[in-house]
Amino acid sequence: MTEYVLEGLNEKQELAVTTTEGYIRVVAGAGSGKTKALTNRYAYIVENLGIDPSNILCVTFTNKASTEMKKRVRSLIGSGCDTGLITTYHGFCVRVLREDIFHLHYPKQFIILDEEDQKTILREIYEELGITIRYNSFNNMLKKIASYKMDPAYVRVVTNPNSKFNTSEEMELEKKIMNMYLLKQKKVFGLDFDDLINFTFILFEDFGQVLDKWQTRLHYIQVDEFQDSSLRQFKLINMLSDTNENLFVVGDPDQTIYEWRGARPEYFVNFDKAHPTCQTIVLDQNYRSTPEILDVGNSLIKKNSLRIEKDMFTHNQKGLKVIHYHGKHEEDEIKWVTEKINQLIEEKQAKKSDIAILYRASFLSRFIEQGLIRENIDYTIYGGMKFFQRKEIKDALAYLRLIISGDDLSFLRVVNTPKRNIGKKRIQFIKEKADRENLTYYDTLKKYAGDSLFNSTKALEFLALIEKYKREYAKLTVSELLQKLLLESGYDQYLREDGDQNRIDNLSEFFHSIVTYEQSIGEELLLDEYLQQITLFTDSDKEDKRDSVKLMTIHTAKGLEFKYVFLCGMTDGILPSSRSLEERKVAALEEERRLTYVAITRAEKEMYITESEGLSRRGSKKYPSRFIFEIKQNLVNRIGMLEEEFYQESVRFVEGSNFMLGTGDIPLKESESTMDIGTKVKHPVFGEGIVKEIDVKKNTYYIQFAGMKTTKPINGAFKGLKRV
Ligand SMILES: Nc1ncnc2c1ncn2[C@@H]1O[C@H](COP(=O)(O)OP(=O)(O)OP(=O)(O)O)[C@@H](O)[C@H]1O
Repeated sequence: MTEYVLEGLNEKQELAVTTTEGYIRVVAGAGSGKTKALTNRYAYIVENLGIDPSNILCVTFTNKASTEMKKRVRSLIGSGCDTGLITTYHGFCVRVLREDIFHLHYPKQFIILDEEDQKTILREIYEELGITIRYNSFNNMLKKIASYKMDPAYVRVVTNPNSKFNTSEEMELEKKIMNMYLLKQKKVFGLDFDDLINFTFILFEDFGQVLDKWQTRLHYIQVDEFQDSSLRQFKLINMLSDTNENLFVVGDPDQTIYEWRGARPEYFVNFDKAHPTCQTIVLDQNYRSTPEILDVGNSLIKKNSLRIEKDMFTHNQKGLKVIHYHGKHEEDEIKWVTEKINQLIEEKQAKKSDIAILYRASFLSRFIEQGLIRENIDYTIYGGMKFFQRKEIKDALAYLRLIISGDDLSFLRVVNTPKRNIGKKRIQFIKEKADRENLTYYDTLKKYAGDSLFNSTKALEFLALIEKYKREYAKLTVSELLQKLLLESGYDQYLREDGDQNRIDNLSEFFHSIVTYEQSIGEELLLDEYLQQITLFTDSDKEDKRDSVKLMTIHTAKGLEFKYVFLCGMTDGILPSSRSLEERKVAALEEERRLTYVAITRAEKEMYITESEGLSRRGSKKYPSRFIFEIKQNLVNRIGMLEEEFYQESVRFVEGSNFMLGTGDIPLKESESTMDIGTKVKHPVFGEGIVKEIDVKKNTYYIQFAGMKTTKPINGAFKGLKRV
């Protein structure tokens, strides 16, 4: 028995760690240590049950989470173990496909297409069809493609060597684009993120022996953030756990923030019905926040109806009340925030990196950044431009990919970068020949490089370089190969001439990350495997090691914690987002409330909510978020002038926007606290009474005064009404 894996766990965490057999659901509230429970359970299964890591699948929602979990597992059970199955859904699918995609007539070196690659394919199709984005933007078209792929049956058509794709003249344009897209994808053996799941799904459905192999292999399955699983992910996990029936799912329905892109929290909520033998363990002790912050979170999330009831508690020390700052305008708001930040640094010796500024939509970073720059406060934006989607990184990756797969996308990216005089006309020539002769663009160039058309180009040098490393790459490490390729192709020189220091820094950071990766896996890193892994990492940004304030959207902040949190730009219409409300009505209102809950529960010591008056981007007047008033008013300290008239306007604004405030508290103006049903009150004329009913819509209390037969309707904003 290895005791250290249970050290420092509370009773319920220990129960979660040691309950290894059967179906188990852990409802883990914010900051309750679910990462700790998951990692220690993994270590417990390895150390105390003697199970090999290759038999344990641990699925996380993001790459960041899987990296963190691997690190923690290694620190518990040593670095020698293979933690390859601690991975995301997509990472797991890549693993399955590398082993078994040959059943679908695809090579194991299939390439993974990120959004940029998908757009490159669309660009080509638009060019060929002579249409522009006036027909439909790439983003919209990609959405259509994604919704077409909701049904994985298309995989059977795409992978059938005998199937023909109809792209004839007379067919409907959208369908034609779709078919051309699938065809081009197939030509490069490219799988986008949806395909990864769908191909795996079809592989399991159509090839019983493959499913059987993985079912037998995976004795234990753990899934983190289960509330954010989509239907396909849910089905996949159910399929996989069907033989050994050891499935452990962890989640928090209150933190579901991805319903808008397919998350289905009901699978978690109804997990016990799907698996009647399921045990449920609730982790309700919060280790992260002060009781004041936790109370604010609890008080808000209570307004949601779709949830598993749980009240989080904490034994942490008391701290400061949460502050709501109301500014007269945007500059006012950010000025207050920067003053507060300086104060935290000076008076509480806070480091800048202890401070996070969160916001609902990324455009809000503009006014925040301006304020920080004005005050000379260093900051870093997280999750902005994705590191691996930057041009220089994509170029470098394309050189590597060309060596392995010689695919058209990589070819187009680098054949003329740096300039080799292979411009539009020559590319057109290559494309036409390739189509006619059913060759890749690279092979076409190889075939026709001697043609007079290429006389004044550097086509031959380019081919010689790629051919050389096609022969030699297996003898080099990935980092060596990349270094040589970029040097000899002239790409390094091209970047230096371009002179953008950021790009140069990014590229050296990229080298650094490959070297670190090579060292971390401790065995030889294969180029094709690396390329598949790295493409999945498109959502992980470069870590910034400077001491700087962290700026990010609430979505990016999910799963993170910071000592001091500012939630800025908390204007109604932004949070809750009016666009989401228009699209998904009440469901969106609950999701937006959960988003606010996620933001609040990121804070350890102090939490500040700020917003300001003025005009929104659309030119309409800004009002404070309705969520601010849904929080029990005595839990929040309000700073700044929220005048009665303005306050009444905001209430009317929210009422006019169809979606009402939560059904508990009535928003009341500064210094007054909420009156619930049963509250004793005093009226200057009617005397003492008791609140019997509340009409939220009309902002009216119905009060039974002593000696009166019926209740009196008293306006919630009436200043004369006092608590007794
Ligand atoms: N038993 C424990 N004793 C002391 N600290 C703990 C314990 N369990 C967890 N913690 C600490 O509590 C904090 C929150 O844990 P963790 O990040 O795992 O929470 P979480 O459940 O993933 O939160 P969220 O869902 O809100 O992101 C961490 O700082 C962690 O180290």
